[in-house]
Amino acid sequence: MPATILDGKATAAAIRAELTDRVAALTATGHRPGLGTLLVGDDPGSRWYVNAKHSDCAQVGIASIQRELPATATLSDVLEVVDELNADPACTGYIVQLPLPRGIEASVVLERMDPAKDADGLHPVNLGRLVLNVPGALPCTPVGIVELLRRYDVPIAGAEVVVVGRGITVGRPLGLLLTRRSENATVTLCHTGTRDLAAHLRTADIVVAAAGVPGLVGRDLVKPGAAVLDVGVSRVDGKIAGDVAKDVVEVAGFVAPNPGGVGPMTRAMLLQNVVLAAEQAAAVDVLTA
Ligand SMILES: Nc1nc(=O)c2c([nH]1)NC[C@@H]1CN(c3ccc(C(=O)N[C@@H](CCC(=O)O)C(=O)O)cc3)C=[N+]21
Repeated sequence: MPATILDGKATAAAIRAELTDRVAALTATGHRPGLGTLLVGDDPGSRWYVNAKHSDCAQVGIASIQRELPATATLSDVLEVVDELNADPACTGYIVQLPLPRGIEASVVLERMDPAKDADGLHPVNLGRLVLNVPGALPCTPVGIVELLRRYDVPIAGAEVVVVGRGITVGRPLGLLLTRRSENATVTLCHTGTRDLAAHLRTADIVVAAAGVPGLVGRDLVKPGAAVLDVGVSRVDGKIAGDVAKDVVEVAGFVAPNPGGVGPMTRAMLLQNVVLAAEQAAAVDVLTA
């Protein structure tokens, strides 16, 4: 029996529908959420992602604030826009699209953001809160992965999870999220220095491939019935290629394909972060009125 497809596109659409009512309630009390984006440079892929995020916002009633700078922008140009978004009351949450052009240090830019407006959950304060397991904005892709597994009833508690890739947006925070008591998975974080990746993969109940190496996870490396989520993004002949070989569906129990799996969930969790931040800001307003 081929794997059940973890359909991120359909799941994200369901989540957007759920968020629409919450956005309407906020808007009715004068707290309409607004997502800001800052795009630096003209990479067509980055532009596509940013445009997709704004069309998602339009669908659920979140206002859009779109800022752009040329690839020649300096760090101080970027910080100036960050300061403006921090100060703009219509912008309840925002993201700085990554990667930034060479020479502009992402960590310096992220550090300048107001953590209360950090829609990506990538501000050092929010990543610190994740480590400490106290409330804060959570990174969109890791939360999207957990949400996708939950909605398909893939067991997480007690599962052996192998994450391939230790990046700051996916692998490392995902390990932190899945090992919380509320998720209770056992996580092995593999990377380019892992001695025997195949041996780790073969034991996994859940595989999250976020290495950016096309075809890295082949069917011979997957335990029958395992859940395999493809988060790899590479471009091969102009098309998006994931880390997971197509024939993995023949042995896996669940497959989140790429495209159509985790990507749309990332965008849905971004909207969720914006709505949560706006709800928190509205609650503070009530308390201080
Ligand atoms: N500050 C920041 N936050 C991010 O969250 C962020 C970022 N920078 N830089 C780039 C990565 C990548 N990322 C994706 C979002 C959506 C899809 C997505 O929706 N993909 C669709 C369509 C893919 C296609 O057809 O091109 C899919 O997988 O079905 C993919 C990838 C967010 N990122």
